[in-house]
Amino acid sequence: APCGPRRRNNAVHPLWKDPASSPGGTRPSPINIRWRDSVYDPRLQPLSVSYDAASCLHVWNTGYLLQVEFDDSTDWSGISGGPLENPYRLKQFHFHWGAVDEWGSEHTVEDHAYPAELHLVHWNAVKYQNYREAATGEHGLAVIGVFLKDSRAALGPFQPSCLLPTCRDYWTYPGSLTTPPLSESVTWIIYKKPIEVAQDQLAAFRTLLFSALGEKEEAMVNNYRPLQPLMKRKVRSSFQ
Ligand SMILES: NS(=O)(=O)NCC1=CS(=O)(=O)c2ccccc21
Ligand SMILES: [Zn+2]
Repeated sequence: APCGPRRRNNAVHPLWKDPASSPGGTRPSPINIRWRDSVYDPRLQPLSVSYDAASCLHVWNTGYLLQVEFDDSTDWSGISGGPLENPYRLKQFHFHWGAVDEWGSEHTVEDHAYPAELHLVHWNAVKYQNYREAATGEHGLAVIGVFLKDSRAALGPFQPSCLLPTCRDYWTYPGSLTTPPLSESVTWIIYKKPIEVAQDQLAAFRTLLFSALGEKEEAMVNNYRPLQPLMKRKVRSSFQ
C-alpha cells in the first residue's frame, strides 16, 4: 500500500477536471475550515430549524447526487435566525460521499475529511418568487452542511430533523454552490459536530450509479468538488 494517507484529490469526479468548472469566482465552495481563519461572532443567533416530513416529495438519483425533494409551495419546512436576515424554505437535501471512509465530504475541518456530507438546500422566499430565481440571486440560498461519520448507529428515517446533530454549534461563511451553476449565492452554515451513520448506510450510497441504464456501470462515488481557496473571506463561528 502506498505510504502515508491516501490522498482524496486523485479520486475527483471528471466534472471537476474541466477548467470551465472553476470560473473566476471570488467566493467559491467548498473550503477547508481552519480554527485560525474563523472568528467567534457573539451576535450570531441560534439557527431555528423546523421541518415537516409531510412536505417530502420524492427521492431520486440526479446522475451526480442522491437527492430528496420537498414541496416548497408553503413555508412548512424551513430555517431562520442564525446568520440569516430572512426565513428560507427547504427545497431539497442531498449527500456527497467518497469511495472509502477516508474521504467524501466537500468541506474539511483542519484538513480532516469525513466519509460523507449532507446538504440541506433552502431558498430566500421573502426576496425571491421561486427557487430557480433565488439560486442565482444575492442572499438567495442557505445551505446547511452536516458531516456524516461512520458508527454502529443507523441513520434515522429520512426525516430531515433527525439528520441534524444534537449540538447546534456551527460555522458560517459566504460561498457558492459546489455543483453547476456554481452560483455565488450561498450562505453556508456548517455544523461543527457530525451525525453518525451505520457503515451499511455509507455502503448503500456507494451502490448508486453515475451511469444510466444500458451504459457501462459506473459507481456513484467521490461526487464532491475539490477544495477551493478561502480568498478574502472570514469564517464566523457561533461558538467559542
Ligand atoms: N452541493 S450544492 O448544495 O452546492 N448544490 C446542490 C444542487 C444540485 S442542483 O443542481 O439540483 C442545484 C440547483 C440549485 C441549488 C443547488 C443545487
Ligand atoms: Zn451539495
